[in-house]
Amino acid sequence: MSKAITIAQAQRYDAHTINDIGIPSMVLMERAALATFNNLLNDDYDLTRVVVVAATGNNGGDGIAVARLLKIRGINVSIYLLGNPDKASEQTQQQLKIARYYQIPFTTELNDVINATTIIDAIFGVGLSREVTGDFAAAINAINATDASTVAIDVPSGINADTGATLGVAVVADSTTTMAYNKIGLLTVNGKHHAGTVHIADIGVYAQDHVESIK
Ligand SMILES: NC(=O)C1=CN([C@@H]2O[C@H](COP(=O)(O)OP(=O)(O)OC[C@H]3O[C@@H](n4cnc5c(N)ncnc54)[C@H](O)[C@@H]3O)[C@@H](O)[C@H]2O)[C@@H](O)CC1
Ligand SMILES: [K+]
Repeated sequence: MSKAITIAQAQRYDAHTINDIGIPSMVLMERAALATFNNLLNDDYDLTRVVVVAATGNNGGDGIAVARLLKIRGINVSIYLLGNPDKASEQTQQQLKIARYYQIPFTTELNDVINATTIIDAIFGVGLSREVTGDFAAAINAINATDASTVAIDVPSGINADTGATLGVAVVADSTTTMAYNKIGLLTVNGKHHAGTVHIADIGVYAQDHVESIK
């Protein structure tokens, strides 16, 4: 799994897996969350106070699922949510509902982000489509100003996964768990600087179906 893909390929492979093969989107999200969670534990981050900074796309849903996996382990975790939850993607709305069931605290204080020992960046992934401004930019600036370790999900938020360019402002992560394949933008100088150590997670999304190997 050493190849790197574009945003369009990532979106096409995801859609094929969900719509043609029939693996539900939530299953992929759970696998993405579990892979991120396992890397978080294996890399030995200080999990004394974890804050997941999530927006309302599917990247945010991955992060909210990670918060639940941490909470079930007894780890002190809270969620800083950006954007309007009523407009969240279907999967992310479901993850928010599950997070409420598990009574994961939501914080609106950037200070809680600043005082975290480890931050999970689940703001934007391959769906980033424009310059980052407003509350999103303020959160990313706060993440970058702390001493906390930062773990990005799929793509460091604010980085264009095709070009590696910073769209306004972007998270500087210690590590990034990226889904299915590396992204070509993360191989650029700027992309590498923002992604840190890249872990590639097998979530069941492939460029080829491998049907021949199971005959
Ligand atoms: N499609 C799938 O089934 C899977 C998706 N996964 C995750 O989902 C991500 C892609 O999810 P999405 O396609 O929902 O995209 P994202 O969650 O990356 O972001 C899209 C959302 O952000 C908004 N947005 C884009 N740029 C913005 C900006 N500059 N300021 C404010 N809002 C902005 C868009 O309007 C949209 O609501 C992947 O990177 C990955 O983390 C994984 O869960 C695996 C499976
Ligand atoms: K991210």
